[in-house]
Amino acid sequence: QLVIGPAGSGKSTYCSSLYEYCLASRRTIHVVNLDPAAENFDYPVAMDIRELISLDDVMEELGLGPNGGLVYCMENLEDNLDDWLTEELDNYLDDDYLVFDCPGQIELYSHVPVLKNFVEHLKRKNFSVCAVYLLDSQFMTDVTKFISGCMACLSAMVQLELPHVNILSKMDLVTNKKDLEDFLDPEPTFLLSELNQRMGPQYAKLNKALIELVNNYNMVSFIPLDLRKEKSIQYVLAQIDNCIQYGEDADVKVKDFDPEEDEYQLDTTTWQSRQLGMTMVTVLVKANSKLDNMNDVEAEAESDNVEKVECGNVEGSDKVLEDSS
Ligand SMILES: Nc1nc2c(ncn2[C@@H]2O[C@H](COP(=O)(O)OP(=O)(O)OP(=O)(O)O)[C@@H](O)[C@H]2O)c(=O)[nH]1
Repeated sequence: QLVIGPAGSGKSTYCSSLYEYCLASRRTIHVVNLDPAAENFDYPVAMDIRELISLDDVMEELGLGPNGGLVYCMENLEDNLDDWLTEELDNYLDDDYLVFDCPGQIELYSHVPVLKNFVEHLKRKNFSVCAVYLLDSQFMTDVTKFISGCMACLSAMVQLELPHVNILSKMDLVTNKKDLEDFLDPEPTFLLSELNQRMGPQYAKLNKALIELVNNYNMVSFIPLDLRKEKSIQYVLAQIDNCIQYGEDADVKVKDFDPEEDEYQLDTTTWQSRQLGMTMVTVLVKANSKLDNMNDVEAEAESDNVEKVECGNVEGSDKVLEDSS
């Protein structure tokens, strides 16, 4: 997992909660710090970019500011992909699961090619990589912020060319979940009329184009994550596992697969079989189903959860399967 997203969106907190969750479910993950400015960690740091270069040193020695210093550090990482990173990665085996906690500077996901080259390096080392993009739910207060969040997310998707799971973080802070429903399962006509109301008439054409982009390609959808709830973490992790087809070679254990006790796993397995051969998968579920997931709604709702599966291949992502089963 490459955990990315704007500063303060909750990436490090997500990494430490995921670590705790995996520890409790006896699954091993290794969390890597890729932020040269990070100081405190709530997870054991498996690899640390600061062993290569730290922001403090760069700012002091080169007289750079925090943003320029950060870009310098990341470019230094890029220069050391074949040396430092390769040596560090050699400590891990084929099945090892690494989670990279990235810095929050948005330019790293939009136009600076460092992370793209980092990902290419991981792929050359045979890692299956999934980008996990976190967006703060507190940010989603109106349609303009929704669209700008989508565009930031989309630019990371286009730049990194990776399977993406987009997460709406800090759901524990959302008091009225209904306020978010419009953005979890966006209705294009609603979005357009809201956008037109908030912006001057000269933007009408642009608004229409933006909504069409979000709607036609269904590329950006967000899964709400409430770190207080184990099921919520489990759900997000299952989506990511599906994206990278993690564990597809593992033998199915009968005790792990009791549909009556655990319909959630049945659902996940169904997904895995549907997604074979796809390189980019976005799962869209009904907004209320996502919120239900947050509220630990019973698994029978899950059979109705799946509204659409959008799947794209390397050439494009224009095939939408309506799935009513
Ligand atoms: N209530 C709540 N607070 C959260 C959650 N996740 C993160 N926070 C808080 O949000 C702030 C930022 O969280 P971080 O995990 O440091 O965010 P980050 O994306 O790693 O930040 P940068 O490293 O600066 O990019 C901290 O004060 C966290 O305690 C969450 O799920 N719920």
